[in-house]
Amino acid sequence: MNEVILSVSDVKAAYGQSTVLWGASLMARKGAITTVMGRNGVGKTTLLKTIMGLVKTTAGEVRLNGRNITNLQPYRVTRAGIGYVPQGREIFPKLSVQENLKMGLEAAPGYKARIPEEEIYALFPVLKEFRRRLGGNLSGGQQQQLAIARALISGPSLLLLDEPTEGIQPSIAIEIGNILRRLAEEKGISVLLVEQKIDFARHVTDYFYFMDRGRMTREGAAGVLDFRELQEHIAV
Ligand SMILES: Nc1ncnc2c1ncn2[C@@H]1O[C@H](COP(=O)(O)OP(=O)(O)OP(=O)(O)O)[C@@H](O)[C@H]1O
Repeated sequence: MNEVILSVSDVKAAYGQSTVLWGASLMARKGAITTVMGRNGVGKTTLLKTIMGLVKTTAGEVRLNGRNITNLQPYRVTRAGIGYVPQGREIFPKLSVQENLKMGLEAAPGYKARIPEEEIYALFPVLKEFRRRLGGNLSGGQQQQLAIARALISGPSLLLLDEPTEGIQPSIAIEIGNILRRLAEEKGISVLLVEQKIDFARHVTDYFYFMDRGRMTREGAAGVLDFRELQEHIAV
């Protein structure tokens, strides 16, 4: 099995008095797609935000390539090598595609580096075609591609994605899934995905975790899990 890129160990987190993560643990491996599934509200988004330093942990540890990154400021987490594609994409609607991509550079380790345009546009040809179009005028699928491209600008070793297929038609979701597989297989980028759609998740995932009430309850390689049995567990 590939080396571990990310390890999350017994992480707890709360919003005020309300604890949401009750000792969540997982690992993500190099060049693999790891997916966390679970019902609404079990803490999947909070887990990603905790890894990014956007929500502070009250216990536990997050390590990237062996380095302790627990509770670092988000821009430092980005510079350490994690790209984040948040739920809802958070594209700047009044900025062009090119300008949106530039925003990703601010977090790059060599700040003011040039956008690796050829590489990005080879992965996302539609962004090249629409590079002067406003972010707000793109379709949902195109915005999702832009959000992934923006997160790649900083050259991450790990990409976190929060429900990238939400509100996107199935054929475009398959395209996005294919891009994620290429990133993992051709570029060795590790992916940690939070997803509700089981068909999409099965299409792209190497290793699954199932989350309930703030901790992982099941895990396994994609090929060995019995999804019929798990369906009920993860139904929205
Ligand atoms: N900023 C916040 N302040 C207070 N409570 C919050 C905040 N964000 C999330 N919560 C609560 O924390 C719990 C976990 O939310 P979270 O978004 O992490 O779950 P999720 O599994 O990602 O769900 P979903 O699939 O709906 O996004 C929920 O009960 C939610 O209401």
